Amino acid sequence: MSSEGGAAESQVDGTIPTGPEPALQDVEANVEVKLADLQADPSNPLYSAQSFQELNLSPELLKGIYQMNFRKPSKIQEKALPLLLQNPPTNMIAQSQSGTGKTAAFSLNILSRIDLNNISPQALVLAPSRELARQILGVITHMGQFMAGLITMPAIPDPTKRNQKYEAHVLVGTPGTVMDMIRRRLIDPKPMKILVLDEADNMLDQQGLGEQCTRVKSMLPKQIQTVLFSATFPQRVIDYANKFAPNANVLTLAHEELTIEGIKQLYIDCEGDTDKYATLLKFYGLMSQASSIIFVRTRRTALELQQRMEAEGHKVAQLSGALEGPERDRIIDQFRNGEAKVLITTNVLARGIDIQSVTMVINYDIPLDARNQPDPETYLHRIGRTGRFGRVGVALSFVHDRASWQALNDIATYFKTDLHAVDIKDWDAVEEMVQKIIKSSRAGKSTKEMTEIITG
Ligand SMILES: Nc1ncnc2c1ncn2[C@@H]1O[C@H](COP(=O)(O)OP(=O)(O)OP(=O)(O)O)[C@@H](O)[C@H]1O
Repeated sequence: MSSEGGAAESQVDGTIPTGPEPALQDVEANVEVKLADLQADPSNPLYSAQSFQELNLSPELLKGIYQMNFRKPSKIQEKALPLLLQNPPTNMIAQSQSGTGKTAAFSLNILSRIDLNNISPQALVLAPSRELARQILGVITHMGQFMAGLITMPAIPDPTKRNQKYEAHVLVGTPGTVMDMIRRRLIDPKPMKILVLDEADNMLDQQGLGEQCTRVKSMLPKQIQTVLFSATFPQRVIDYANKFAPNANVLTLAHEELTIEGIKQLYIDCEGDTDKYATLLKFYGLMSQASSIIFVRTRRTALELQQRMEAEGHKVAQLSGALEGPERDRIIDQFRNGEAKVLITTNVLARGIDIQSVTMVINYDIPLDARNQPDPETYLHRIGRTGRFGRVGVALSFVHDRASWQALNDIATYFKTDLHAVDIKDWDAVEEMVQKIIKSSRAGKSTKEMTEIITG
């Protein structure tokens, strides 16, 4: 997202000690050249035939977009915006690959529809985690910076603001808090014109969240424009999504189309739990060169892994739902600005988090759903924390027994994707490969060149 824009990224990139590096402005220029190529390729999800000017946006919004360094819309932005902006407003269910700019698509619709003369909540965005809600709020605020008088507010748990009234044009929050605030009459639901569920499949699928979203919606005006966005819409939630957002314009993708070419998917066959940990330690040196996220199954594993790694002198941060809100904010902000380079976390951060410097994602535990079955959607969202908007990244999954191998295999089959095995017996070769990927990612190399690096 925007707060991660050029400056923050350059700063993080500038600290990667991987041998002789191109100058910073060259790195940025390389990334831009590569992006221009990708956006000119009709088969790429970042492609568009039109410019932002042709999308009928206000001059203030165009200024905001260009300030964020956006040159051309992505495919989802180009397709979704005209449908979202038409009058009378129509509901939308839209799907697009991770890191392809869905946030901007729904934010531009919101900002185009706000009446600035009326300081009351007119648009509500719901997200599954406080981190994502804060991030989306940052994008909307950044994008709307030239709209004089625009007020945006977070609606996430905050004990210091328990009785504040939500006097703002746009609210971004988590469903439980929003529900609570509407009930306590701190949020006035009547002026609401737009409801967006980001990560909508997750929001509607999870028992608790789904109920809360439905309740919130039932307290909002009947005629509200309902907008559902996600990279994944598994069949089991489609019916409910259609009820939640009736008569919607629908933009969906087949699941074979969902993987991003720039994310190189690798796996390592470990010989049990001990070997898995030893392998992780081997990767540690490579992981901290850019920024990396290690995903584990439970809060407990996250904490244990952090304690174990720290006891051995490694510097890692850890974030899970077990921590209090302010602590979570502090940790994600440190990771965002590059102060912390390795973050251990659970599925709480699997979705939506946009930090362009993340070059490696490790699935320390293969994602399983509540019934212990392989969870392809979560896998896709987790690996999508790297390879944002045309960048290149590595996703590394650890398997350590038959069950985890089978689960990963099922996930790969579901997406019709090939995973490349990494043989860590030849550590020098692995190290060289990962170094090359990190370096090439910064130099804006093409995905074809990256594939050659991996397949030797
Ligand atoms: N048109 C554009 N030109 C350049 N960069 C863009 C454009 N649109 C979005 N971006 C950038 O792309 C990155 C990814 O965008 P965003 O977070 O909205 O992805 P997403 O599709 O919501 O991904 P996810 O499914 O993981 O939530 C952000 O850093 C954003 O600033």
